[in-house]
Amino acid sequence: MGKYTENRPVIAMDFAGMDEVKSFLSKFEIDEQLYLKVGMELFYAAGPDIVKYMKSLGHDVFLDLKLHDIPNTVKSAMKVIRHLGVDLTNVHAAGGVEMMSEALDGLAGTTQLIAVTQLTSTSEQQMHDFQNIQSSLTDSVIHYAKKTQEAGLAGVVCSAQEVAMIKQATTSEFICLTPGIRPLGAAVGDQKRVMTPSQARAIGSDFIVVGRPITQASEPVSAYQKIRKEWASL
Ligand SMILES: O=C(O)c1cc(=O)[nH]c(=O)n1[C@@H]1O[C@H](COP(=O)(O)O)[C@@H](O)[C@H]1O
Repeated sequence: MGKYTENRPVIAMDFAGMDEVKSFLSKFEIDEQLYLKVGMELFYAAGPDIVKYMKSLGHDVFLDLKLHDIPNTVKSAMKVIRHLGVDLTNVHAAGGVEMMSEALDGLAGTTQLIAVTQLTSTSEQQMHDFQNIQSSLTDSVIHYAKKTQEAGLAGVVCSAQEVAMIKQATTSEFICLTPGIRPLGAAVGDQKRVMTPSQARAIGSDFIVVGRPITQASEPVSAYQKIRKEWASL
């Protein structure tokens, strides 16, 4: 277990707006503190108010906007994000070391920052054909992880399949947040590099992000509790 290992699965709140969020959260006990991820769909629909609402209920928030632009623009955006009071946010490592360190500057120490390496929806074949990167996918992820560390960020977003090698190439404290988590038998959908919650824990992931297996379940609370138990049981 790493220094920053989080015992709650982070729930990807990929909903269309505030009403859907309220309806989902109302299913949980009022005092259950969750770790929620606000992604592009929800943030573009509901704006900063959605973050304020979640924080007012006592939840932790990962703002997943995957910034990727010129260094100055990303820094300016981070100066705005730092006032939202989120616990974690991200950029794309492909934006470069200068962009990542400017992002860090913009946050001024208020929020932990991590960088996406290769999306969990990308296969090695797609990376070769589309991005024209001819190394193995693992090598590409490790390359981005090292550059992310060089820029001074706290860690990366990767698939659980790469965690052991990233920790080896960086440090055991370098955060590996892993989406692409599927309990046995769950629909994989558009994800390509997947692992189960217990496999992710065993291999050293610090955070798992789980969306549809919870949000689309017929009983979301019991799906969440089951995944939480599997993730935290080792
Ligand atoms: O940064 C992310 O959170 C992210 C990175 C990545 O490589 N893959 C990935 O799936 N995600 C996010 O993690 C969530 C996964 O959702 P499910 O596939 O429904 O479990 C989505 O909200 C994605 O936007």
